[in-house]
Amino acid sequence: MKSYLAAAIQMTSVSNLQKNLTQAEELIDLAVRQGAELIGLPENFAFMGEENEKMAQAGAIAQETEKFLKTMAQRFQITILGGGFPVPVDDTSTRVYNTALLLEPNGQEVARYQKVHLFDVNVPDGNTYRESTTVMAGKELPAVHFSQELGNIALSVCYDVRFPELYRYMAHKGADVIFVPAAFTAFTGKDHWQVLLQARAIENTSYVIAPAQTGINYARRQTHGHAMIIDPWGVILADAGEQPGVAIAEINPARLEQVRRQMPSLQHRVFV
Ligand SMILES: O=C(O)CNC(=O)[C@H](CS)NC(=O)CCC(=O)C(=O)O
Repeated sequence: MKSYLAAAIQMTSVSNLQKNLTQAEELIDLAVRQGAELIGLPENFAFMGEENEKMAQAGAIAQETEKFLKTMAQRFQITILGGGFPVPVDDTSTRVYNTALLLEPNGQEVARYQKVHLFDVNVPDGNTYRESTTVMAGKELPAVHFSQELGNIALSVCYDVRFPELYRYMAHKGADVIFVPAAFTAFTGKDHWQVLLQARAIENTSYVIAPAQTGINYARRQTHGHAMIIDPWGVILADAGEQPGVAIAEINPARLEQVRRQMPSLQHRVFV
């Protein structure tokens, strides 16, 4: 594993696939110009809108988005994580998997994760979320992708961050860098987002890269922003604030090794 720069992209996706892919491409370009080699896009980067609109276009969103990710990986010679986007369960199904994909610079897909924990929550701000009406829950733990150059990379999506057992599993598999692409609500985000991400980084002594949605996406949907990169000690290395942009920081194997020496908690696990 080498030292390199990673980027967590922050965007305001809307209910227009082409607009979103254009915005994503501009931000990827910006991150690459600053030297990023590992780049993450947030949950719903390709489409964020009403559920019925999303479902009507799900097949096209899935196809176009996979093609887009491959093009970006190859053109910019980067490893890229496509946050969560809808992929129909099968040809006849009326449901999708909320899917995160990791591709390497040659355009090959190296990891695919289907969001396991669905956001079916009545948020105290009056918004009701029933992700399970359109999304099929994934049933598999995420594969951890071993990269000789970039370290062991693990995938999760948004609401998953509230389920530490998923991250414990990743740590067990040797994760060095954990992705948490999200579209966190503004209401829950202000109190929970940063704390949860720091906890996952600290308890697993791993880097956390958290791309995010920000601003007003559609109707009454407002997202929290603060895409960030956190080091294995829990220090916030970069925070994108509230505007679309990128959070960039160094992923450093010497720092990983140092923190794991200073705080060997993973080695002291008793029950898992
Ligand atoms: O609703 C939308 O249009 C976009 N949001 C999403 O797609 C997903 C599922 S509804 N959002 C979350 O998981 C938020 C979790 C969260 O905010 C928390 O855990 O507090």
